[in-house]
Amino acid sequence: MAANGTTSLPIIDFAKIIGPSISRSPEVLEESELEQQKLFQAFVDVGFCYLNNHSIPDYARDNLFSHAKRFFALPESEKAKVETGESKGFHGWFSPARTSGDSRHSDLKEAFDVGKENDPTRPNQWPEDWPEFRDDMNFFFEKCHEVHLVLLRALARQVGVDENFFEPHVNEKDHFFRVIYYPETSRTAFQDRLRASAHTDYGTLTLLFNDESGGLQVRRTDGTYIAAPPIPGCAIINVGDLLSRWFNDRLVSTEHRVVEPEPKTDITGQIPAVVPARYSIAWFGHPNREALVEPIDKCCTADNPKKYGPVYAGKHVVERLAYLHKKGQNTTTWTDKMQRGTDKATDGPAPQPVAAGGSQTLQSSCRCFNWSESPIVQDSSPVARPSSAYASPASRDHERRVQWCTALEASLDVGHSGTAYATVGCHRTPTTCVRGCFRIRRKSEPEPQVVSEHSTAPDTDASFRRTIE
Ligand SMILES: O=C(O)CCC(=O)C(=O)O
Ligand SMILES: [Fe+2]
Repeated sequence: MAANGTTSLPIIDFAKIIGPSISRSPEVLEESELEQQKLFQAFVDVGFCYLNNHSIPDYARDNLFSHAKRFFALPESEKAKVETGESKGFHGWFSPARTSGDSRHSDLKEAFDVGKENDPTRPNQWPEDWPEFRDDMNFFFEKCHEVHLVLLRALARQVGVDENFFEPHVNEKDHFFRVIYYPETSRTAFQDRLRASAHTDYGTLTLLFNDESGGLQVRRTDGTYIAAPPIPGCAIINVGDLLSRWFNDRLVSTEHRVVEPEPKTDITGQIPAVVPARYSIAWFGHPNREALVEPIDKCCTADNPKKYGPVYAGKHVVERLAYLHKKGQNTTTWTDKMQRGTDKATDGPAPQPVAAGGSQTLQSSCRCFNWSESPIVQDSSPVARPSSAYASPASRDHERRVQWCTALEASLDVGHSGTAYATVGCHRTPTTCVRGCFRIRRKSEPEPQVVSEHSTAPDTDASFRRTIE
C-alpha cells in the first residue's frame, strides 16, 4: 500500500499569525487576521495543515532526532528499564511487544513517551545518565505548548469567543509527547501491517515533526487518503478529538496513518526490498485532566445543533491510552467502536460495591492507588487482596496525603469518571487514617459510605471527599 497522491494540505504561516506581537501596523494586523482565518478553514476542511515559520528551532528538532536514534538503538534490556505501562502513567518506552495486540496487524513501530516534567501523578521515566535527552525533550515540550496556545487563541477568535478561552483548560500542560521509531522493515511486511494504522488523535492539537521518509497519509471526507509528505521547515498540525468536540465538530479530527513510503529506485534501478527506518516527533496537546470539554455555545446553531455532552478530558485520554496499551498499537478498533459521535456518554456505570473487612474484593473496573508506591494508577484485578496491600505508612505526612488524593482524583477518578472509582476508603481524618485508599464520589452520588472497619470516625477533611463536579 504505497503512499501516493500529492498533498493538498494548506500551508499556514505562523510568522504572519504572530506578526502583531512585533508590529501593530494595519497591514500586519490584516495579514495576521487573514492567516488565522486560513488556519481555521484548514481545520474545518481537512483538520490538518502545515505550519511554516513555527518558531521552534531546527536544532531543537535535530537534537531530538539524534537522541531518538541513539535511544531506539539501545539493547532491549536497556530500554526495558524505562518501559511504559498504565501503572507508569503511560510514560516511557513503548516496546514493539506492546504493539502486538494482534501481531498480524499491529503497527510496525516503537516509541518513547513523556509528559510534563515533575508531574507527581505521572512521573517521566528517563534513561540513566542522559540529561541532554531529558533537557532537550523538555525544551521542545515547552516550545510546542507555546505554539499550540497561539493557535488555540486564533481558533477561539474565529468563533467569536474570548481569545483566552482555552488557556485555563490547557494551562496544566497535561500533554503527551512522543518520539517514534519505525524500524527498517521489509517491503512485504506492509502487505498486512502499517507503520501507524488509521487513527484520530485524542486531544487539542498535535504538532508533528517528521523526518524525510514520508508515508503519512490523511483521510479526506470522501474516504480517500492524501499523502502529507514532510515540507522542510514546516511542522504538521492536526486537530484532535477533544478540540473537535469543543467546536461541536466544526473543526474535524481527521483519521491519518503512516503507510509504506513511495518506493524509490536505487542506483541499479531496482526498488530495494527493505524500507529504511523512519523517525518522527509527535507532541499531542491535551486539555487539563480535569477540564470538562463541552461544545462551545457559539458553535451550536440551528444548522449544527449541539452534538455532545460534557466529558472529562482525563477520562477520554486515559481510556484511549489504556485501550491502546491493552489492544496493541492498532487503534482502528477503537476508532470503529468509539467513533466520535457515539462516544457521548458523560457518566458511566454506578460505582462498584466493595466488600468491607480484612480483605477487599475489587471489581475489575476499579482501580486503586497503592499508597506505598509513587502515586500512579495501579491496575487492579478482580481478586481479593489483603487490606495490608493498601495500608499507608503512618509516617507519610498530611501534605503528602492531600497531594496524593488530589493526584488520585485528577488522574484516576477524573481519568475514569465513567468506569473506574477508587472504591474503598477510610474516611477518617487524614492524621488518623492509616489506609491508602479512599473513595471519591461524584456530585450525583450520595455521601461516601463508610465501608471499612477503620472508618469509624466521620470524614472531616474536605480534601478526602472533594466533589467531582
Ligand atoms: O509518525 C507520524 O508521522 C504520525 C504519527 C501519528 O499520527 C501519531 O503517533 O499519532
Ligand atoms: Fe496521530
